[in-house]
Amino acid sequence: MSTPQPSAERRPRGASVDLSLAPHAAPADEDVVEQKEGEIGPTGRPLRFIPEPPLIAHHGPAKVLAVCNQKGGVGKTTSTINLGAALAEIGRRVLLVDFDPQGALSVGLGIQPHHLDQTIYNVIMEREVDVENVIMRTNVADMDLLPSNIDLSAAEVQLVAEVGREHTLVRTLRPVMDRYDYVLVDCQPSLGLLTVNALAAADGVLIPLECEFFSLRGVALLIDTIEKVRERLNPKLEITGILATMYDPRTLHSREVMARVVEAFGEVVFDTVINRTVRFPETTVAGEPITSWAPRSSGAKAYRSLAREVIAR
Ligand SMILES: Nc1ncnc2c1ncn2[C@@H]1O[C@H](COP(=O)(O)OP(=O)(O)OP(=O)(O)O)[C@@H](O)[C@H]1O
Repeated sequence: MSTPQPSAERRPRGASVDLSLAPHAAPADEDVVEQKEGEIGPTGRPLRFIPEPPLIAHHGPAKVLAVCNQKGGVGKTTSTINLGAALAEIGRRVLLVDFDPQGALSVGLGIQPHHLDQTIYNVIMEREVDVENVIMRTNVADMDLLPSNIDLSAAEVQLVAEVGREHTLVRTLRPVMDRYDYVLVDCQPSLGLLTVNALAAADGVLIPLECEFFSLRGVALLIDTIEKVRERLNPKLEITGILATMYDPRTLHSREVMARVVEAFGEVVFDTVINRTVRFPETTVAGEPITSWAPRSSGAKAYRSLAREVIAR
């Protein structure tokens, strides 16, 4: 017996279905309880005050940070956009690299990546395509984007046959390294060849870690992979920090996971912790970073504090 099929007019038509949401108005100011220096923070350590770093006169060569965790939905893209915007706010020139074929980073900045003629895929796979012509300005001053879309999924297979396949991203970024202070690479949720390329190009890895039990289990494997890349491909690679995301101070589970993460990884865990709040999914709909959409929200403040920690490290 055949399974009943929806009639042609009721059958969804994939990419042609419009699933967009109307953006909300930006929220009114939130009552953010400011924590003071020396008070015990969510990590169980006393909070350290990091002053805003001075402006810099000369830019580049960029520090490359891979925002990486093979677990999906842990806040990689959210952290890439908002850390980037917070670094740009304090005068750093930032390039965001969308290195995930889902193109969520591009979407989060209000770009429809499936409409683009050229993306990072073309720069990687076609020698004649100039990276400078594919980089786009964003609505955030001093923050540019190298976009991606589903085409990038083919690169993972096509690169396998290439000589120096792990260093493709390094070669791609080389011509623009002097134009930026930070290049943040939003990795896809896997430890495949694209992620290895990001790690081979990076000075540091920023690991967003959702405050949830299953998230802990994958981190050991990620750290093993980072060690292997350091030994075999990129001796300068370091773990810049582990960022606890989606923390809910009201739940015992969140607090227990946080305590375990700090116990296991110590000082590598950033003091800054990103709370779970609906503001982040809302910013994706608005297509802009939280630092401009809800500049006085606790989420915006948290990413500004992360930017200061990243610079200080
Ligand atoms: N602190 C937060 N509080 C609540 N929701 C969040 C928070 N951070 C991110 N989100 C939401 O969780 C979802 C996943 O976040 P995000 O896309 O940043 O994760 P990701 O690790 O990049 O995912 P993927 O692995 O699919 O690339 C998104 O809907 C995002 O808006």
